[in-house]
Amino acid sequence: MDNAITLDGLVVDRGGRRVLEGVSCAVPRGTVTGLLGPSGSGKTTLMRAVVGVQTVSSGTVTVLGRPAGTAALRRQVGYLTQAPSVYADLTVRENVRYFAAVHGRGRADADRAVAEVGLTEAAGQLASALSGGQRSRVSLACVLVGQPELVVLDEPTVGQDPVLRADLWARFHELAAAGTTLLVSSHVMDEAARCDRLLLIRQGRLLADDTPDGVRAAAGVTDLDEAFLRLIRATEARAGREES
Ligand SMILES: Nc1ncnc2c1ncn2[C@@H]1O[C@H](COP(=O)(O)OP(=O)(O)OP(=O)(O)O)[C@@H](O)[C@H]1O
Repeated sequence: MDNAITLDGLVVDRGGRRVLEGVSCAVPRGTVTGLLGPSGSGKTTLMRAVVGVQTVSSGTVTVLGRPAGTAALRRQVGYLTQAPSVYADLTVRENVRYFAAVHGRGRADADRAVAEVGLTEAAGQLASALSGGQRSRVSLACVLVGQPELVVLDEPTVGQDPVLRADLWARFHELAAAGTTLLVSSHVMDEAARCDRLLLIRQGRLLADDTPDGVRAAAGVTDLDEAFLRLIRATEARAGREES
């Protein structure tokens, strides 16, 4: 299978603590892959390593066939951080048109990206006058307007209303169907069910790398939340046996 991302034995230390403990996995091209795990499990750190902004202690991260962070990848990889990065003194439309221009896209592309995140009606408003959820969507539009081959989204739907969340997930799948690869973090299990594949991470270790159905089958339950719990318990029981 053609992979957009391959991690091999990725170890990351932050603030003198090991936060990724040798993660190996792959993200196939043209999929929506969910990165799921509780707060502090290492999702953002893993994404930072994929984008190439995280110092790694050992292991390799290969993105679109090149080492993560390579200059050639800059225009091919889009990254939405948890903190929206928009210009407060520009309108929604101006923000997205600016990022469109940076990526060699036109005004029509910018307006389409604004519509895709449900902000057409707010297009003329200054970013400083938006709610946090709206600002986050402007940031998302700024990422998508560049039409990157790989889109890395850190909790893109936090604080969004359910209808909008459903629309955004539908858009993610349209992009994947057109060949884009999306790595999307979340700690909400109902979003996990919407993914083609799941990476389940806890305390810096990968617990599962499978489809949602594969995760359910491995745990022997239909509810993904319960499946995740069972995988955690099984992993802890195994670790306990190895220690004794
Ligand atoms: N700048 C930093 N310096 C030192 N340690 C950090 C730093 N940022 C995060 N960490 C630690 O790294 C670990 C993993 O954090 P990370 O942000 O990757 O988790 P996460 O799964 O994305 O959490 P959340 O869902 O809350 O965003 C945590 O223990 C956190 O305290």
